[in-house]
Amino acid sequence: MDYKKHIQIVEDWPVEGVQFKDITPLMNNGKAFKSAVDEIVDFSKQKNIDLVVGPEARGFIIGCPVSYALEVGFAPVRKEGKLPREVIKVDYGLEYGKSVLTIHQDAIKPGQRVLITDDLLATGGTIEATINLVEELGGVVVGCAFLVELSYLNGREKLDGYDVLTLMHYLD
Ligand SMILES: O=P(O)(O)OC[C@H]1O[C@H](OP(=O)(O)OP(=O)(O)O)[C@H](O)[C@@H]1O
Ligand SMILES: Nc1ncnc2[nH]cnc12
Repeated sequence: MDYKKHIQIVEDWPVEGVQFKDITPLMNNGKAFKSAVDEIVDFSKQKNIDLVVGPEARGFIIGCPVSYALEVGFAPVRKEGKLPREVIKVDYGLEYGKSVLTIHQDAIKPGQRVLITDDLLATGGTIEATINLVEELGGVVVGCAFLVELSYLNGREKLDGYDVLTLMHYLD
């Protein structure tokens, strides 16, 4: 499917010089959204996944339907101060800022096979931080899946050795 026709490009948001790739029109189209989720499910099926993990907020949008289809659980990675129980945390940078991500310390059992989902790979800061949290809890990252990859920001370099799926690439 030509997913790119459902992505809206917004100039200079949230800061000047950033070209925001908005996935909400894709989510708004039932056929396109289902097809994108199905592709991630197909990528994941042979991997014996135990758990899907996704970072707030757009990682939830992709991760929850995938976990439902795979009949496995979903664990949220959230920005600091949002999860109610004991967490581990990591500082990270992304295309337009810095933040802290957290996960409940009991969200993953050592040895569990984890798929990480997000809407978009930009600098790779968010996915790198999410991988760090999963691995610190003893999870095994067996795949990372995104709708969009901004290749010009070289986030892939942070994913060396991991099995990565992206449905759309932007070269500039
Ligand atoms: O590869 P990176 O440079 O880290 O950028 C990608 C991340 O940025 C966006 O999340 P954001 O933190 O803006 O939060 P949101 O999902 O709550 O909008 C996006 O959903 C990815 O998680
Ligand atoms: N350029 C971008 N567009 C949409 N989401 C993003 N997250 C990080 N960079 C982004």
